[in-house]
Amino acid sequence: MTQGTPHIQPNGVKIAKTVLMPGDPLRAKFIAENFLENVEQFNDVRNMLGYTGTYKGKEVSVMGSGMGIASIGIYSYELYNFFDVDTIIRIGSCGAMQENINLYDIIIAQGASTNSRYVDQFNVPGYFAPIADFGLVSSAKNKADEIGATTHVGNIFSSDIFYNADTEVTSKWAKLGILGVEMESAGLYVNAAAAGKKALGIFTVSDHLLRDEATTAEERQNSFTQMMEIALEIAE
Ligand SMILES: O=P(O)(O)O[C@H]1O[C@H](CO)[C@@H](O)[C@H]1O
Ligand SMILES: O=c1cc[nH]c(=O)[nH]1
Repeated sequence: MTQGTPHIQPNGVKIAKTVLMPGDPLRAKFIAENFLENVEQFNDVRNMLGYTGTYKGKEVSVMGSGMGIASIGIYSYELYNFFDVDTIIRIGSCGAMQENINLYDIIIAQGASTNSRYVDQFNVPGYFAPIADFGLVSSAKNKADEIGATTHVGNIFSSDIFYNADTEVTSKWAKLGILGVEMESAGLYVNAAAAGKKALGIFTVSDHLLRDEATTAEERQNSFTQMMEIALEIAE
C-alpha cells in the first residue's frame, strides 16, 4: 500500500476495500454528507474529492472518477493497484436508449460495450468483452427489487464521445439491445479484470436519447439516491 500517487494523496486516511465512484466529485461529497458516518476526507487532489466513512457500521469509501475512460482509467488503476481496493462500484447517470426505459429507472450494467481503444493496451488477439462481477450484479438486482426500484440489467455503451457527429450512433447500438449510454464503465471493467478485482456500474437514467426528456444538473447531483442506497447496501 502506497502513501500516495500522483492523483490520490490520502495523507494517512484509510481507503476502504470498497469504493463507490460517481463521475461527479460533488456527488461523492453528497453521499459522504448524507449517507456516511464518521467521515474523513482522503483526497482533494484536482478537487477529485474522496471520503471514507461507515454505512450501517461497514467501512466504505466514495470518490469521484471524473468523466471518460481516460479519467476513471487513472483513478481505478491507482485504487486497485496501489491502495489494495478490492471493489469499485460506479454510480453514474446515463442516457436511456430503449423505449421501455424511463427517467429515474435503474440500469445495472452486466456488460459495457465501447468505442474506446483503452482495451487495446492489453494486445489480446481479438476483442475483450468488459463485464461486471456476477456476484455484484446479482446482489444489486436483489437489493433493487427489495427497495422497489424499476431495474434493467444488461449491456450498456461506454462512449468516448458525448457530442457525437454520427447522429445514427444511438440507433445502431440500440438495435443490439444496448440499454443506455455513459462514458466510463468499459474502462473500469477492464482495469478490474487486469487487476483481478471486482467492478460494477449502477446507473440512474438522467435523460432519454429517443425522447425529449432530461433531469437537471442539480437533480443529477442530489436526487439519484436509489442507486446510492443499492451500492451502499451491497458494499462488502
Ligand atoms: O454522472 P456521471 O457519473 O458523471 O456519468 C455520466 O455523466 C457524464 C456526462 O455528462 C459522464 O461521466 C457520463 O458517464
Ligand atoms: O454519457 C452520458 C450520460 C448521460 N446521458 C448521455 O446521453 N450520455
